[in-house]
Amino acid sequence: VMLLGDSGVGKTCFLLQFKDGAFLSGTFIATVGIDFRNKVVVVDGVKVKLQIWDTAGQERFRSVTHAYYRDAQALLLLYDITSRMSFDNIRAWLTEIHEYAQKDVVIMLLGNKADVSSERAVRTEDGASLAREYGVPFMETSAKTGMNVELAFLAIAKELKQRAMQPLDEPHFQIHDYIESQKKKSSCCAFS
Ligand SMILES: Nc1nc2c(ncn2[C@@H]2O[C@H](COP(=O)(O)OP(=O)(O)OP(=O)(O)O)[C@@H](O)[C@H]2O)c(=O)[nH]1
Repeated sequence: VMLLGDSGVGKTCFLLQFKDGAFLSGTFIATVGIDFRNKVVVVDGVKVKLQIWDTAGQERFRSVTHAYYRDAQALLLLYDITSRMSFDNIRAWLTEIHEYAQKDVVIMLLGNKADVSSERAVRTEDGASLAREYGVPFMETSAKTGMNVELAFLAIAKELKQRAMQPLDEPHFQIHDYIESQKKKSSCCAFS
C-alpha cells in the first residue's frame, strides 16, 4: 500500500496513527524519499500483512517514488481539507498514477485533517464528487483524532484479501458499499 499526495497533507501522521495510534503535533518533518512500515490486520479471520510505503510529497523526490508505483497493489491518495491547492493537485496525482501504477491498482481518495473544520477550504461534496468522477471510494479522515484511519486500511485489506483468495466467479467484495456501511455505522453510534 502506498501513501501519496502533496507534501504536508499528513501521510506520515496517517501512517503513524494507524501503526502506533499516536499523533505528534507541532513540528513538521518532511519525508525524504520513501519509508515503510508493516502492520498485520485480521480480516474475516484471515491475517493480512500490509506493507505500507510512506512517500515524500515534495516534487524533488518524485522520480524516486515513481519507481515504486508499479509494485503497489493499493494507493491511498491524500489531500488536506484546509488546502485547496492540495485538492486541486489530485487530478495531477491521478494522471501520474495512471502513467506509472498497475491498471488494476486499488485507489482510495482521502480528505485528511477533517478535525480542523474552522480552516476548511474543500467541501466534503467536492471530494465526493471528484471521487465519483474517477470511480474511487472516498472519505474524510483525521490523522490527529484517528477518524476513519483504521477504516481506510481495513477496507483496503479486505479488498486485497478478496482479490488474493476468492475465485473470480464469486460475488466481488464491494469496497464502496463496505465503506459507506461502516461510515453509517460509526455516525449512528456517535450520535446514539
Ligand atoms: N490537525 C491536523 N494536523 C495534521 C493531520 N495530519 C497531519 N497533520 C499535520 O500536518 C503536518 C504535515 O504532516 P506530515 O504527516 O508530516 O505530512 P506528509 O504528507 O507526510 O508530508 P511529506 O513527508 O512532506 O510528504 C504536521 O505538522 C502534522 O502535525 C491531521 O489529521 N490533523
